[in-house]
Amino acid sequence: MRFAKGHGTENDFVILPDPDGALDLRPAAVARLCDRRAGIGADGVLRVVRTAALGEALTGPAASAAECEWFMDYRNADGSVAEMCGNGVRVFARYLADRGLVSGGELAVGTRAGARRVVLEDDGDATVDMGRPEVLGEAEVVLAGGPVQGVRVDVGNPHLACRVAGGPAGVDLSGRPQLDPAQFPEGANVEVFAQVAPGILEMRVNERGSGETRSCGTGIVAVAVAATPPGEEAAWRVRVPGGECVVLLDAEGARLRGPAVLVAEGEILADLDTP
Ligand SMILES: N[C@@H](CCC[C@H](N)C(=O)O)C(=O)O
Repeated sequence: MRFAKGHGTENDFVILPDPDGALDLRPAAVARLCDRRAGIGADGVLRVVRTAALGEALTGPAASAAECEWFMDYRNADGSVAEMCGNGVRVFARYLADRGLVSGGELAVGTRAGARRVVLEDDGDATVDMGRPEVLGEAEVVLAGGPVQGVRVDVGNPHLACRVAGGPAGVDLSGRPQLDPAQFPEGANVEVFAQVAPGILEMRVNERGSGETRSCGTGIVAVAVAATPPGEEAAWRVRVPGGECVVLLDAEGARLRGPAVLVAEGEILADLDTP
């Protein structure tokens, strides 16, 4: 089986081409691929499958994905499925263009959160239309250092964006964040952030299904939304441990711009279904 490896602000992915949907990708196989010692190592897997070949009903928020030729089947490092990945969708688009699977620098990618339009910029960045994030109110998370308050933001996937007075650097993000299951029945990605200069935010993240990562595109959008007064337009630069992205918020929704890098390709030799 062929694979490629890519990242967006060091949020890294194993890319699995499966155009005809022949692959039965089990959670244990994803976890093995993402293992940084026994596998290739990644925060998640991007299965590249034709929407027409997808063995999955596209209903609810995913319905608009049916119009896209290609579908990003995103899996977290623990094998769980996620609706959307803001860094992954840029890398996914770069992969399709690089392999000649799409023509031109603009395309729509199907995701479980719906279709996402991506523009591949000349400088290697990609800009993705992230839809309309929804603010769902306040909530608390218990981190290793104690309880922290945040704002629930739906970016297609669930987030709790927590502004922290001392900045994100000193926050202990180890361990699994404790969330109220009544508010987060599907779990959530937890961001800690602070504004460090006019128009500039700093953020760290503990991702659902992957633990602390060096970036999270949907999380970057979530903190930009949490930092912006309701109804206002804004442009934010968001710094994460793995680099920086730009978020534009206006009446149309959110756009996310950042790098989309392919670093390697190769062949998987292990039998992923054998423990
Ligand atoms: N790293 C991603 C988000 C991946 C999915 C997330 N862990 C979830 O379970 O919702 C991003 O760049 O947005």
